[in-house]
Amino acid sequence: MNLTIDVGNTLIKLGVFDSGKLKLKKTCIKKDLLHTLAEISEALPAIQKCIISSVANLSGHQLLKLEQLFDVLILNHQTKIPFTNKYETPQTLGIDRIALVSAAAEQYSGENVLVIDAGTCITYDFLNSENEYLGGAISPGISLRYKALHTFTEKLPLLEATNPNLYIGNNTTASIHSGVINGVLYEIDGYISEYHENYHNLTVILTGGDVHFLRDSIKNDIFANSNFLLEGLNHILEFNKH
Ligand SMILES: Nc1ncnc2c1ncn2[C@@H]1O[C@H](COP(=O)(O)OP(=O)(O)O)[C@@H](O)[C@H]1O
Ligand SMILES: CC(C)(COP(=O)(O)O)[C@@H](O)C(=O)NCCC(=O)O
Ligand SMILES: [K+]
Repeated sequence: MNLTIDVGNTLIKLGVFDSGKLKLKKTCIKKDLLHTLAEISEALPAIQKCIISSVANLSGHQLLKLEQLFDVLILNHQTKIPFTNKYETPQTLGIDRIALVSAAAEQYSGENVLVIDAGTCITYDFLNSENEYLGGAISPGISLRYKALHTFTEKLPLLEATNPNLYIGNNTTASIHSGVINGVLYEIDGYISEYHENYHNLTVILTGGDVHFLRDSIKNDIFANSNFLLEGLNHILEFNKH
């Protein structure tokens, strides 16, 4: 049994895999990590190996505790990965993006794959049919857009993400919801269309904390998979056992 841990800028996601199948998934905030780890190791004592990817910093104490509980692989830019990385600055590529592209390489080998992760940021990652990672894009996520409108203006309120009924917002609230949510949807559909024009047989994966919010409103065909990053981490862990 493997424990996979994805430390994002907002939430930590933890998944336990047994023979490639996700058996348990938990989500927590950074300060609850040790408590959540204790719960998992008590419930599933058969876990031996653990892989962690982090784009945010954990404390030395948290890492030490993790290493006391499990045999830990900390994903970094030197770790063996199942694709060719053609990013111009591979040493600055987000560790989470490495995990997402590894899932694409493992599950959609020989295909052109665009992975869209809607979390704190929205990341776009493209793996071509030759198993080469070319890069993608980083834009502000839904929550970040609402917060930015409120923080950097005098008059705009902070709103909870809500699906707009119309693209023409006829008051302040409706205008913000349309600007944020429809803006994200137009952005995502725009990127997918651009990739489709340039690459045939394109598979598009949508993942991240906002996947449920977006999946039904995207016009293009996509596969929604909330566990894609954790699956990628599990692939990397297995890949590094040999
Ligand atoms: N319980 C929650 N707490 C915080 N954010 C949530 C929650 N449920 C959904 N979200 C949304 O999910 C996003 C975080 O998604 P996630 O993929 O976990 O991000 P990250 O990997 O960057 O931490 C938030 O920006 C927010 O829009
Ligand atoms: C773009 C990110 C902040 C996304 O983080 P997330 O939304 O998953 O919390 C992360 O992948 C990162 O720190 N990237 C480094 C820069 C790069 O990928 O080129
Ligand atoms: K992301």
